[in-house]
Amino acid sequence: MNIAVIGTGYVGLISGICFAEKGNHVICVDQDINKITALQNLVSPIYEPGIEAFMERNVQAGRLAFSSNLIQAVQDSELVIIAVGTPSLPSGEANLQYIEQVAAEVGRAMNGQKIVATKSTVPVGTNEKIREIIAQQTEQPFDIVSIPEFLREGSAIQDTLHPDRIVIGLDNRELEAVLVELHSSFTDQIFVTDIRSAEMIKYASNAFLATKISFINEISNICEKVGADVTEVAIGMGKDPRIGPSFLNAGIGYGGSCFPKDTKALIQIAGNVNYEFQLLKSVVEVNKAQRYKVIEKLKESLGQLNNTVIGIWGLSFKPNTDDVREAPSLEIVEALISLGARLKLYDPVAMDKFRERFDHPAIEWCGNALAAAANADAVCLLTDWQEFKELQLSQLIYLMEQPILIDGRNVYTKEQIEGAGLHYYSVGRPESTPAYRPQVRI
Ligand SMILES: NC(=O)C1=CN([C@@H]2O[C@H](COP(=O)(O)OP(=O)(O)OC[C@H]3O[C@@H](n4cnc5c(N)ncnc54)[C@H](O)[C@@H]3O)[C@@H](O)[C@H]2O)C=CC1
Ligand SMILES: O=C(O)[C@H]1O[C@H](OP(=O)(O)OP(=O)(O)OC[C@H]2O[C@@H](n3ccc(=O)[nH]c3=O)[C@H](O)[C@@H]2O)[C@H](O)[C@@H](O)[C@@H]1O
Repeated sequence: MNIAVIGTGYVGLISGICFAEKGNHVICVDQDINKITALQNLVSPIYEPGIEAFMERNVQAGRLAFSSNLIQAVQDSELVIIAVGTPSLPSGEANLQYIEQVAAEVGRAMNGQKIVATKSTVPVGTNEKIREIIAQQTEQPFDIVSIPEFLREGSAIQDTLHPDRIVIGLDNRELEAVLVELHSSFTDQIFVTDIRSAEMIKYASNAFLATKISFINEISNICEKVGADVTEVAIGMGKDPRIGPSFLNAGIGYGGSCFPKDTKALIQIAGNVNYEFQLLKSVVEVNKAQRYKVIEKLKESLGQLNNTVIGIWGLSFKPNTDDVREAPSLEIVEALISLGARLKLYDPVAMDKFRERFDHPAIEWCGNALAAAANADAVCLLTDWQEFKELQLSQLIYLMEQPILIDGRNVYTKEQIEGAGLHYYSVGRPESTPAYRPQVRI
């Protein structure tokens, strides 16, 4: 199929590459000329393991191209995929200005029958609005479908090539066969539903995952007070298939471009129909408070933070990405500076993106994890990058002013900590070894 993808952020670029990988002809469009120039030179504007090899292979095979000419791309395609951003407005509501602008441009470009699919995360009813906007611009026949995206940053290509499920929302049953056929090389788990339900599935899924994280973070806070170990609790809970083991890692709360934005948007979607989504409001509040637990632990171990030197390991909102949108690190770094601390920051890939958003004379930018720990009064691990897991922690006592390690992601095992001579604080795990720990695993 000939496909135009509008927007080359994570979703547009990865889905464009993956549709090309499956033999379709794809043209990815963006209004950002710098992004298009970089992509035409096979340089990815996003950090995603393996992405450039995939891009190169498909461009060389003539299946993938990049352009800033939306009109041409739409006219050459049967399927137009909208994948532009839907960031939060100050109210929390989704900002639909990019969606609406693209819908109007697509409408003006139409030269024949098209399917217009939305992959951006949009509030219920938005696809119907897109239909109206396009219809105002053209007499050409077209259909609207909702195909929400479930990829995760850091594993985006594999998530797209091997998804758990694909959801297709449509109101013209004649499209079902063609869209199922298009997606059948990715998975046979294709769920076809109506458009409004498809739009809601996306928000409900993200809100549910965010709820799981806030739930385990609250359990971790109780574990700290009663002497239980949240990692053991999560393993035990996850053995129940009704609960499942994933998204039960306690830490410093969720961040990123989607969970914070989509939870707030769903609260607003509910509010607009006079429904107060109390549970989700609590999920958001718990998440905000969880970020500050790191600072509480620093205060507990150092007393006050004025004039202390704190090393920070990890700035991206999760590993394997350079994305710092809504990263817990941003809030934690700003709070520590306001408390008078001097900071030594290190992240394997996200330092440039972090610096574009926040810089301060109290920050020293470091070339590796050990440099960030050198002469520090404490180190806080904020992102669970693999390279931090592999560090020899015993080196820290020789480097640091005070050997205090606050592990915000429960990265280290008891075995790694034992003998390293550190004052080690993690999330929801006892500071001392419990008297009895069963070794039997099921
Ligand atoms: N980032 C992620 O992991 C996921 C994002 N989503 C959703 O997908 C949507 C897109 O997210 P991202 O890819 O992160 O967005 P992004 O904000 O990184 O990229 C959007 C791109 O659209 C381009 N754009 C905006 N207006 C345009 C126009 N009129 N014409 C051409 N290009 C235009 C921008 O220049 C930008 O490059 C959002 O609704 C998001 O919630 C869904 C699943 C995963
Ligand atoms: O709509 C979206 O944009 C995407 O949002 C998330 O993907 P992503 O934000 O890339 O990352 P996740 O792996 O879900 O992690 C989100 C945050 O939760 C945190 N997290 C995750 C899991 C966990 O157990 N504990 C935890 O604190 C991570 O550290 C990270 O800050 C969803 O997992 C995707 O399915 C969805 O498509």
